[in-house]
Amino acid sequence: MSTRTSWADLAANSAAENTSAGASANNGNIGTTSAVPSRATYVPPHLRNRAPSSDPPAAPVYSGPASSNDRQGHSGSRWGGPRNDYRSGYGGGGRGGGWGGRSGGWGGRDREVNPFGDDDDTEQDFSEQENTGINFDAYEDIPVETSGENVPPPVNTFAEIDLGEALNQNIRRCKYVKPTPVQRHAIPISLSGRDLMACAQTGSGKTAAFCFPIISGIMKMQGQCSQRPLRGARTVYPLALILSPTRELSMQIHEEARKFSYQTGVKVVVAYGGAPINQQLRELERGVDILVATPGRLVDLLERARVSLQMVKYLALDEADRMLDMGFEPQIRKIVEQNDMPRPGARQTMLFSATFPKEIQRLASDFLFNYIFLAVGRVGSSTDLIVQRVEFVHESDKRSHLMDLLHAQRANGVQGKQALTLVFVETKKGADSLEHWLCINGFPATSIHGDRTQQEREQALRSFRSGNTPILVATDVAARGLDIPHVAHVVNFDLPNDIDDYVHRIGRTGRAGKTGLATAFFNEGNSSLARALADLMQESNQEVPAWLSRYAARSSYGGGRNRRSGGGRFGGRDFRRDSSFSRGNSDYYGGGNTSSGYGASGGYGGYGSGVTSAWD
Ligand SMILES: Nc1ncnc2c1ncn2[C@@H]1O[C@H](COP(=O)(O)OP(=O)(O)OP(=O)(O)O)[C@@H](O)[C@H]1O
Repeated sequence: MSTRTSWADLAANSAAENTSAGASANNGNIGTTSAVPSRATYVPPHLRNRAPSSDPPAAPVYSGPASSNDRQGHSGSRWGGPRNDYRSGYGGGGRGGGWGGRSGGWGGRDREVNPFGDDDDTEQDFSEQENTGINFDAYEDIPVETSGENVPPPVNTFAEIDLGEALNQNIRRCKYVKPTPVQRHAIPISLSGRDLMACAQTGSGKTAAFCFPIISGIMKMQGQCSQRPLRGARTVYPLALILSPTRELSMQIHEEARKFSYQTGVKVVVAYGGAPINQQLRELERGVDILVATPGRLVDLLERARVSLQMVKYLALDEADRMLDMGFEPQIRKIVEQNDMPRPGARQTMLFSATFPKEIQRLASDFLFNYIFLAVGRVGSSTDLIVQRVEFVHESDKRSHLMDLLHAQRANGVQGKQALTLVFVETKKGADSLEHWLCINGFPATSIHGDRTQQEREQALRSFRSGNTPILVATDVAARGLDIPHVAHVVNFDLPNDIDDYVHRIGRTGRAGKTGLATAFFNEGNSSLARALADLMQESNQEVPAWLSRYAARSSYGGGRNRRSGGGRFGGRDFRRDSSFSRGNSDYYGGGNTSSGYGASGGYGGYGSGVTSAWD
């Protein structure tokens, strides 16, 4: 593999990629594809064709998971039915008839696409799994706290957990040698059937923590031959629903879940907006056990009666605090409470995030039954793996300052190794404009935000991920959940208003035991964030500049921190422990179910016997 060291090369590469992708996949107005990529081929954001064609474009329609499967030559049914080699007790593929909505695709025994193959796509540079040698020891001495009744003990190894042989094999294929701290605690809790609200730092393996118990549980159900009801011939009945706030995150969870489910007989399908619904409907009709979705598209599918939630046994909300904040809450309530989904207690609910403001915890308790609260690391803290810097930069100096950072990065040789830089800005216009400015100045950049078409968003992400365009300018659409290896530097060109958003943004680096750098540009406009930012940095053992401390001392508590549980001591973060929440309101202890047993044990105010605390 050649190492690119020149910015000009990188810019040319990026331009070529943007151009050819646009020409082939977008039917766009890019016109010609230059054989010799040059800066001239860069298409500024304002000249791009933003309207997706109303006609079905030439193949590939879009580059989501389905089309990458198609690249393997598996057109149509891509699934070979369950294997019969589960560990005894797993039912051995008892997926007899009678599963409504399971028609098509399951009859044949054609081979399931191997998601571990190196055939993933053209993005070879960074695509290989690199989980060997990951320094998860970095997470070993972080505090872990659980609260709730009868908390199952954590495990130290995957071997201690009865996940099923096919899933264990996939864990080995992923090169996960041992569980991360959140996995050590969350997996046994979920396997024991308990509801869970889990808070763990960015990049610490939460996806697997909710996927493994779901997949394992469905594998066990496969032997039980229960019937899915027949509502409409084309209605499908997933057994698990995983909701996430962004399309790209849903795609990523789908990819991960597909890897974990390989040859388990568990089928995972994704549905998200901005992509053709017919393709997703076809995919659903081939059968679905786990549906990964964004809320908007799922509501659409429910309204069309193409999906029923009647059989859902597992509900997972990733980025749960975001899913329950003002923007999403009505949709989530509609999905969870106003459809045919089983009530709390009749389903298992798992909520995961790196941040969990107290009033969101309170809202979330409506969806839970007798749940366990798990916090790995301080709730809403950033990981110590990320070196955080804050620089005072006037608005008018931001661009030149960014250029200095990028030049310094190159001089340090970081870019020579194709390290990636993610630059967060406040607005979609701001993202377009900064991307344009970077490109005309010879910095290979692309952008992702809500005004770009889904094709453009996916293309931008692929190009960034592969290292072909090592600078990605993004709005908050890329702030949460995205797991992009080799992001060495996150720049908060515009700081967010809420400290939790900052935590998620910087969490795009320093993942899975690796270190990372986060630089924030601060000026008078960010005063309201000063105190929360200074506190967060201090908590994460970062050097807080004296000028920021002065700002912090002057400012009131803004930036979302005032929404938090306050109190510095780790462990007091389960909102049920706050007497103002617990007094006289037993609802919170049972997720709205008065028979939870918490009331009988005298409530939660006194840290009853169900409260455990451990420092791992
Ligand atoms: N047990 C493990 N061993 C090695 N690597 C792991 C393990 N579990 C997860 N990983 C890897 O760690 C990375 C981060 O995991 P994941 O994306 O699930 O983090 P997260 O906690 O959900 O982060 P975020 O809060 O940003 O959503 C992924 O690349 C994943 O493959």
